[in-house]
This record gives sequence, C-alpha cells and structure tokens, in this order.
Amino acid sequence: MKLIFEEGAGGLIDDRVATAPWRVECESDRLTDVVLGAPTFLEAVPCCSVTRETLREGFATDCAAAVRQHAALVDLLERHGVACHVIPAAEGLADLCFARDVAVTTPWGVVALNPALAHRSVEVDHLVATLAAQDIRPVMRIREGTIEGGDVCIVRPGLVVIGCSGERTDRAGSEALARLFRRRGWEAIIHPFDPHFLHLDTIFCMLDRQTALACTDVLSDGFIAEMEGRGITLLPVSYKEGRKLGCNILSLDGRTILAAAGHPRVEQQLVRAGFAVEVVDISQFAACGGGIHCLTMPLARAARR
Ligand SMILES: NC(=[NH2+])NCCC[C@H](N)C(=O)O
Repeated sequence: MKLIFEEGAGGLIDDRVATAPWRVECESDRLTDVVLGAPTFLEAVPCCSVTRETLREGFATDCAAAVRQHAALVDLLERHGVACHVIPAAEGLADLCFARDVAVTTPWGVVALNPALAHRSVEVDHLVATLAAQDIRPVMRIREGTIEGGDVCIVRPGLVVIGCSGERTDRAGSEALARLFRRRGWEAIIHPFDPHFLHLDTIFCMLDRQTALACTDVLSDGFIAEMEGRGITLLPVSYKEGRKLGCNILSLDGRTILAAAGHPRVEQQLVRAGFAVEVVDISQFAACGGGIHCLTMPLARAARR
C-alpha cells in the first residue's frame, strides 16, 4: 500500500485502498503489534512542565539506565505476545522514545501526525521511513494545525476523545483528526485542557471499554460528566501520581494493564477493580515527561467480534 493521502484540507482517505492490517478501533482490544522508539539518545528536553521540574531538581538522564528500562519494557510486551517494532535511535531525536506522539493507528490504518515542536516533528519522517522499510505505510498524514498522539484516545468503537491544550495539539489539528472519525460515523469529542498537563494521556487513559484511569482532581467537571454520561467509570488518580506518569498506562487487552512502578495505591486500585497489573520501572522516561502509554504506539489490536 502506498501513502494515499497527504492531508491538506481535511480530505478523506480512500476506503477502497485502506486495507492495512494495521488497525486499532479500541484502546483496550488485545494488542498484537506496537511501535517503540529506541531511547539511546534520550535527553531531558525542557519542553514540558514535568521535565522542567526534574531538571530543576538536578536530574540528568542516564542513557544506559534508560536503555535497560526500555529493554525490560520490550521484553515484558513480548512475553505477553506483542510484536515490538522498534524504531532505531537517531542522534538529536531526544524524545524519539515517546513513539505515541508522532502517529496514531486508527480503524482505517496508521495516520502520521504533526507534532508542535521542531525536534519532535522530525521524528515523523524518521518513523515513516523506518516503517516503510517494513512495508508499513501511513494511510494519511495530517499537516493541518498540530496534533500529537498522546492527545488521542480511542475509547471504544464509535467514540474517540481528542485532547486539545492549544500547545501540542491545537484546534486545527484536533479538528482534522476528528473529521476523519466523524465522516465515518464516529462521535469525536474534542476536550480542551490546560497545556500544563502536556497530553491527555497523562491525565486520562482507558483500561477497558468502560473504565478509565483519570486524574479526577484536574479533569474538568464537564469532561467527567461527559465520560460518565457515556457509561465510563473513572478510577481516580491524584495530581501528584499523574505528574509522575502514574495515570499513563497501557491496556494490553482490557484486562492486563502495564503500569509504571512506584505507584502502589494506583496498582492496588487496579487490582481491586479486577485488572491484572504488570509494573515496570520507567523512571528515566517519567523524568523526561512520558510514561508507558507515551512509550508505545499500538499498531494493531485484534478487534473483538
Ligand atoms: N504522550 C505523551 N504524554 N508523551 C510525553 C512526551 C514527553 C516529551 N518530553 C515531550 O515533551 O514531548
């Protein structure tokens, strides 16, 4: 399959050619393939509030530790039967490991996104080139506004939430992606929130089709009501837990959850709600503003039929 559409004005992908096996129609369907970015050149870039704070506290990246933690994450994913497609590191791409942000797999294939920051927007070409070598090609690339994958939550078939802080993801970018879903009959909720929180996935992540981990003390009452009104139960995470990426989890199948180590209260709550939890130490990445959800870009999840 070739790149069939370069987004200019919110145009459509051609459904007749969008036959990619790379599909995600729900964040908590069984994960079969995931994209990650090698963290060899990880650096704490002061481009988000969390990283600025860790830098103020004297944090310096330990790349060897980051590589070890990343390898343990890949190993854990593989033990759960997930095929890992690792994008090779490239000098200067300090945030490449946060693969979530540069693309999103939709029910119609992979969509390349348009990150707001220059050092992150070059990651898109790197990702597209690397995936092309594996014959994995985006069906669309958004060039309108800015949009990052940490702001996209495919809640369940028919419902997507797009976070819009106005900085990483802006109105035009969120509308461009929303259009793709809306034209196919989906409800797309654009949720404005303060850029302090960087991406939606630092404060809201789906565990299964009707349960989310959510920083209820920072999410607006309006958004909480919107989610609850759609039958979604929110398991609360505190602001401080969220800041250390305790809300930023990866659901493997709606039952098993990969979560960051060091959040015993969150872990306990998940177990009490019936989830199986696998914890992994991602302290090097959390200090750079990203957690497990940010480190993983699902390429395929097996749809429930
Ligand atoms: N999906 C996410 N929350 N990604 C976190 C990315 C962190 C990275 N340092 C940045 O500021 O871009």
